[in-house]
Amino acid sequence: MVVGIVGLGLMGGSMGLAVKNLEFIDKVVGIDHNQSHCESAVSLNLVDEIVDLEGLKQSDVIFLAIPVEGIINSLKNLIDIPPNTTIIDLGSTKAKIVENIPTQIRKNFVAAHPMTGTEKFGPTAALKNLYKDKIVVLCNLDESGEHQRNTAWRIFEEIGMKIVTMDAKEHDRHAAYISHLPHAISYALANAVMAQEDAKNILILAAGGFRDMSRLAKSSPVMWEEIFKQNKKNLLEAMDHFEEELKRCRELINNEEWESLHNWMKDANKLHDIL
Ligand SMILES: NC(=O)C1=CN([C@@H]2O[C@H](COP(=O)(O)OP(=O)(O)OC[C@H]3O[C@@H](n4cnc5c(N)ncnc54)[C@H](O)[C@@H]3O)[C@@H](O)[C@H]2O)C=CC1
Ligand SMILES: O=C(O)C(=O)Cc1ccc(O)cc1
Repeated sequence: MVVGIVGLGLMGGSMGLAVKNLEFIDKVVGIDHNQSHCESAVSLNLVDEIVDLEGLKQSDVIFLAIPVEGIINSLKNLIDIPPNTTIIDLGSTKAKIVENIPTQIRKNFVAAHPMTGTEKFGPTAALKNLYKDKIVVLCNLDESGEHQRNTAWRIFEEIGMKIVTMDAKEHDRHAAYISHLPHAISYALANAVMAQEDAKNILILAAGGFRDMSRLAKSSPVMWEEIFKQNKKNLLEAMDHFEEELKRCRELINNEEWESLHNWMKDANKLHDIL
C-alpha cells in the first residue's frame, strides 16, 4: 500500500513517521506547497519521496494534513482519483469539510480528527509517537465507502489510536468548547499581558501557571484563523458562556462575596475528577 501525505508539518510529518514502519505500507510519498518543508521532510525521513499532484493520485491512501480551508480547496483537484482510493483528512473542524466534499468522491473520503497535537508547527515539529494511544474521532462514517472505512480504521488502529465515531456537527460543537475556546483564551491572555507588562517582568514573574495557560498562544495563526472561521457560530456561543463565567468571577470579587467565590472555585475543581 502506498500512502500519500499532503502537508508535511506537525500532523502530516508525524503521520509519515507513524505509518512508514507498518508491514503493509510499501512507500510513503509527500507533497507540500512550501519547498523548504519538502526538503526538511525528506531529510528528517518523514516521507520516502516528494511527488507532484499526479504522483500523489497514484497513492492508495491520501492524508490531507493542511489547514482546514485548504482541505476544502484541495478536493477539486482530487475528483479523478481511482474508486478504491481513500482520502483521510486530519482537520480540526469537521462540519464544513464534510458539507463540501464533491459527490463524485464522497465514498472515497473519511473525515478524521486526531485528538493529539502540540503548539509547534512545520516538519521539524513532527513526532514519531504523536498518535500512539491517542483518540481519533471519525465523523459521518456511514457516508464513506466500506473499503475506505475499513482502510482508515485499520491504519488508525495499527498506529495505536483509539477510534470514536461522531456526527460532524456534534463534533464541532464539542470541539468549540474543549479545544477551540482554550486556544482563543490563550491568545487573548498573551495579548492582554503583553499590552501591560514588559519582557523583563514577564520573565521574572512567569511561573508554571502563566506558562501553561499561554502555551497555546504559540500556535500557528494560519491554522487557527481557518479553524475559527469554519467554527465561528459554535465558537462565539462558547465565548459567550466563558464571558459569563469570567463576569461572575469579577462580580464575586468586586462585591467581596468570598464564600460564593470559594464555592465557584470548588465547582471548577471538579473538572479534575473527570480529567
Ligand atoms: N497542530 C495540531 O495540534 C493539530 C492540527 N490538526 C489539523 O491538522 C492540519 C495540519 O495542521 P499542522 O500539521 O499542525 O500544521 P503545520 O503548519 O505544522 O503543517 C501544515 C503543512 O501544510 C503545508 N500546506 C499548507 N497548505 C498547503 C496546500 N494547500 N498544499 C500543500 N501543502 C500545504 C504547509 O506548508 C505546512 O508544511 C490542520 O487542518 C489542523 O487543523 C489536527 C489536530 C491537531
Ligand atoms: O497543543 C495542544 O495541547 C492541543 O490542544 C493541540 C491540538 C490542536 C488542534 C487540535 O485540533 C487538536 C489538538
